[in-house]
Amino acid sequence: MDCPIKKQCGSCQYIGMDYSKQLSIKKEKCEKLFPHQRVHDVAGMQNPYFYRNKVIVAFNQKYEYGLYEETSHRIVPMKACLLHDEQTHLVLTQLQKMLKKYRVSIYDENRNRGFLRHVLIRRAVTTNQTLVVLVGREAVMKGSKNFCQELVKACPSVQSVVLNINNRQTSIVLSKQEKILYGKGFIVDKLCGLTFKISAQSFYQINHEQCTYLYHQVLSLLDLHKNDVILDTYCGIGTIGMFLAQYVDTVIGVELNHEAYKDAINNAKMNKIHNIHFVHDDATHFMVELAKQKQKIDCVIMDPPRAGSTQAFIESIKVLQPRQVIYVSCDPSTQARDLKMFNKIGYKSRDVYPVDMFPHTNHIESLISLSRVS
Ligand SMILES: C[S@@+](CC[C@H](N)C(=O)[O-])C[C@H]1O[C@@H](n2cnc3c(N)ncnc32)[C@H](O)[C@@H]1O
Repeated sequence: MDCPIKKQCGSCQYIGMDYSKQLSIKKEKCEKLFPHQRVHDVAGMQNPYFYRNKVIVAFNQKYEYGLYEETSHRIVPMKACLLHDEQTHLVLTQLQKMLKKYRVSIYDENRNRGFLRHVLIRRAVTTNQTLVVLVGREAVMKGSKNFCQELVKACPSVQSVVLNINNRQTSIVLSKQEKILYGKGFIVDKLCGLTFKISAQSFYQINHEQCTYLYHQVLSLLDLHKNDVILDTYCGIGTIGMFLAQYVDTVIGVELNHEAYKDAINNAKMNKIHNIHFVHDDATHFMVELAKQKQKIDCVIMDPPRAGSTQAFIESIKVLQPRQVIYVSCDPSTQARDLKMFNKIGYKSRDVYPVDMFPHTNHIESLISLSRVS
């Protein structure tokens, strides 16, 4: 399939390339990063299109919406994209008409004037719910009540509209300040048999099908016992830990983002999972404190952001001595760096399991299981 915007946004380096070729390129990349491990075939998708459940677009002064051109802030107008689903485009097209009709001014970053900076759309694919986040420069959006009513009437999948107020001159899209304009401020999705509330600022894996595969792969690599205490570090809204809670005695989830932490607590309540507890903390700080207390921990799941984990986190593993560590990564190069530190403290991994979470892009998700060697 041809990219409608001719790859100008720079996200899909591999679009147009045979999919099996993409998977073998990704496998080769992992083999270079993990020369001492057996790298398995990359787990791909049956239909590797329209998989993204989150998009952030900007509008230009002509009310065209699009993604930024690679390494610039020039907007590449788009009517479609091979990664986003049809509903996302329906909502964006409707917003385009309405922003014009309601004369919502578009932010001009050179003059630091205008209201609307970005629009973030988040989709819950199993429930067909959509969350719309309008990122504006001010806390008041004139006519927002009528605006939301008209939007919801035209696009019934929209369950909530949130105004994120960002008046800083920065390229960071979302600020911490937000106001619910319509609905409850979150959408609900189903994943691995559980129900999850997802709010605007929380992390949620962008590819539902591959995320389901990934979590089952985590489960199949784990050797869990009924009386185990396990940690889900960098836990987001609690998805992995809640999925594993049924197999163990206790799960402790650790997350730095406050919105995600609150979602995680609500998600556990909603799913009536009573053996999971969440801590709002930096994962390294939490691990170092736990190591000081010499807590009994059987398994650790870690799923850090692209930057990977820290030396102090890994050194606390040396003290806690869990039987197993499962390391999920969205950047195998930092995972390979961290693996060297794990080897130094006596934890080894034989296999690498790459998952194609981001088809057509050069990003790879990868999974390793580390065990203590005597
Ligand atoms: C790649 S996501 C993984 C989330 C979750 N495991 C999942 O599958 O949805 C990484 C998470 O780590 C959180 N995070 C980032 N830095 C952190 C830190 N220093 N300590 C704890 N959590 C952190 C982010 O907010 C995000 O929710």
